[in-house]
Amino acid sequence: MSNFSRQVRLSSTLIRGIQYRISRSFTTIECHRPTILHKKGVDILHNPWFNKGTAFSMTERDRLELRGLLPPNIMTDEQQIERFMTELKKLEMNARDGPSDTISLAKWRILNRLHDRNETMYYKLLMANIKEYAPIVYTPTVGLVCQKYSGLFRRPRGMYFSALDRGEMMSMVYNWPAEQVDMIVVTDGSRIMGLGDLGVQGIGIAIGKLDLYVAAAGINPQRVLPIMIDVGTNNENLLENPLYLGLQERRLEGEEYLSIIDELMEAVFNRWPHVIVQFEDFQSKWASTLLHRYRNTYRMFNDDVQGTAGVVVAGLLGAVRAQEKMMIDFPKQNIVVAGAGSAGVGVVKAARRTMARMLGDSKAAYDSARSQFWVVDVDGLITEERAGIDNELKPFARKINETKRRGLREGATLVEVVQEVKPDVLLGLSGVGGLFSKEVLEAFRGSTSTRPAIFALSNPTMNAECTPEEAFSVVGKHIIFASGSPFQNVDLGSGDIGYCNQGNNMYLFPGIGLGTLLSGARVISDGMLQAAAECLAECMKEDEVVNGMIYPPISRIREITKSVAAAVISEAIEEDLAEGYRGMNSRDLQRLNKEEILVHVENNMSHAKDALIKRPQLEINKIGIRFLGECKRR
Ligand SMILES: NC(=O)c1ccc[n+]([C@@H]2O[C@H](COP(=O)([O-])OP(=O)(O)OC[C@H]3O[C@@H](n4cnc5c(N)ncnc54)[C@H](O)[C@@H]3O)[C@@H](O)[C@H]2O)c1
Ligand SMILES: O=C(O)C[C@H](O)C(=O)O
Ligand SMILES: [Mg+2]
Repeated sequence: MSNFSRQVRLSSTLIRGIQYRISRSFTTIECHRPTILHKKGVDILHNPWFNKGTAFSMTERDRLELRGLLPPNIMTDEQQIERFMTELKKLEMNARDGPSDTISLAKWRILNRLHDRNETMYYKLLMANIKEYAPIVYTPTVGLVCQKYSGLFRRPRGMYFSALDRGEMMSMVYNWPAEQVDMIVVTDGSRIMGLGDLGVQGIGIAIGKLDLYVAAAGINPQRVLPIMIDVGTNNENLLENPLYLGLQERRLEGEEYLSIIDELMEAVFNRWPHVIVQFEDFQSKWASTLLHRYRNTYRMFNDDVQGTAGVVVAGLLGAVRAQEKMMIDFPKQNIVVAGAGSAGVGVVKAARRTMARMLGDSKAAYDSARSQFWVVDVDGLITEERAGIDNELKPFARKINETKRRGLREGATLVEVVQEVKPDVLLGLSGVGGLFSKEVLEAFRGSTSTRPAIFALSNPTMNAECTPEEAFSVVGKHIIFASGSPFQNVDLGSGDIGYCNQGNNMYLFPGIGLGTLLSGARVISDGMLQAAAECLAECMKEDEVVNGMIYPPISRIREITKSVAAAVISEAIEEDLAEGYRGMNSRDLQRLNKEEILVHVENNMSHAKDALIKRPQLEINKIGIRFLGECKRR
């Protein structure tokens, strides 16, 4: 064995588990192969993946021909972050009297520039300060970013497929530099949060979701891919704006639309057979069609339909516990849902299924569970009289005799329904800011529950159905409150605090993705999604729930994601779907007990974390010069 090979072996053993880059490709965590760096000098400084800025040591500066290209004072990662945060805080102080949107956007710009020049530092900062920066890189600021994207655009991130690329996608996917991609988030920009059709500008939401995959699930940032599928827009402002970056034509419809999405799915799974595709913010008319079209063939899920459903079911179970009732009492809860789009329908279906399972899973159980829901959309209460009702909503349309008996009717207003039903839960997924008006909240005061729950889940902040202040002040101190976007807790006086939960699908999608990836399941079953939701519900401790906390604080998102991923894997094994991945085949997985599955998940999360945080240093410090030398010889 040559000295060189021996050295490679030694380095590989020493830094087992750390991912290396080979040539220009990115390899999997389990192959402990060394990296060959083809870059040096300014090329390294201009590559966000390798760049460590002022943190390059003197030896590295010599080896990588960086000497003289950086200021002489060498910083640790921590000092770099401190310097960055000090500047960010100064900006906050100086702008504190300005509009909060302006400050958030300024922060987003600064973070985005960091992302563009030093990925390691960007993700390290995000992981260590998730509570502070998630509202900037994710909800709610990401909504604003999408709205202003054509003006904010500086550097592309992710891939863009458009109607102009028909017939080309199979080869286009090879333009992406990563050999392996674990997670794709794709959107067509047709319903970005509650902001409507934002066309190509919706790519921001895919980027924000994938930032959480890295920060919360430890997915390697080199293996995530945001995708925008631009099939036009029906947003008049964008169609007329000369600076708009997307296709300025009306959205494709029908078979034309479907054939483009089909082509994209075929292309990405052809190149990356292990990838998981998360569909995000598709308008409801396509969300459920696409889910049914692909879910039995591809490893995919729809976050707004399935992720949201799981998070809401977990929150509803939490609300039952907060009433100091048993979980088994869940099927007795009366729930008024405002919003019957992709999210609302996903929620009522999953909540009904959960109730029915508690009641014995029979047809009678499903029938009985159905009657707990009162669904109101833009046209009011949905009953059997509703014309053209969607098949998925049909079971939730109230029967005529039921509505008559209660003095209600097809199209009854939300206030009328709340007044009559006196529900335990009032749940908003309407996208309409302020929908839970004073009148609606006053009607909800009539709830028969000891702890009525309000879920104002529409995003971003301005689209929330009500604020926590409004909810606590009108309905009372005793309520449970959750919103999709983050709000501050409310000071209720006399030392009482109104806790504001963030009910957002961010508590599930990273764990669903990670668990599916590590299980190697070919599809994502209802059982895997149910296991994820139940796991999230179980993450809340009794004393937390009694204090009105039904969702964990975002600072716990990594730990929650680990448990959710483990629950997803266990269920995949149980259902015989787990084919294994990353050095674990299906038989290896089957041998693991619950504790070992958790360790397996944790190891993979921290591999990615180590890869992210230590990788450039290890590669460059320990083996960089040899491999650079090797490159030179070629
Ligand atoms: N918190 C979360 O994790 C989460 C997850 C998914 C979606 N959401 C939010 O939920 C909202 C809706 O998403 P979607 O995908 O279901 O949208 P959608 O467009 O598919 O559905 C909106 C629904 O709201 C109904 N609606 C509109 N105006 C109404 C009114 N005045 N009264 C009652 N209902 C009304 C519509 O008829 C439709 O049924 C968005 O704001 C989105 O940001 C939040
Ligand atoms: O984006 C979010 O914060 C949650 C959800 O996916 C939404 O569409 O609002
Ligand atoms: Mg969404």
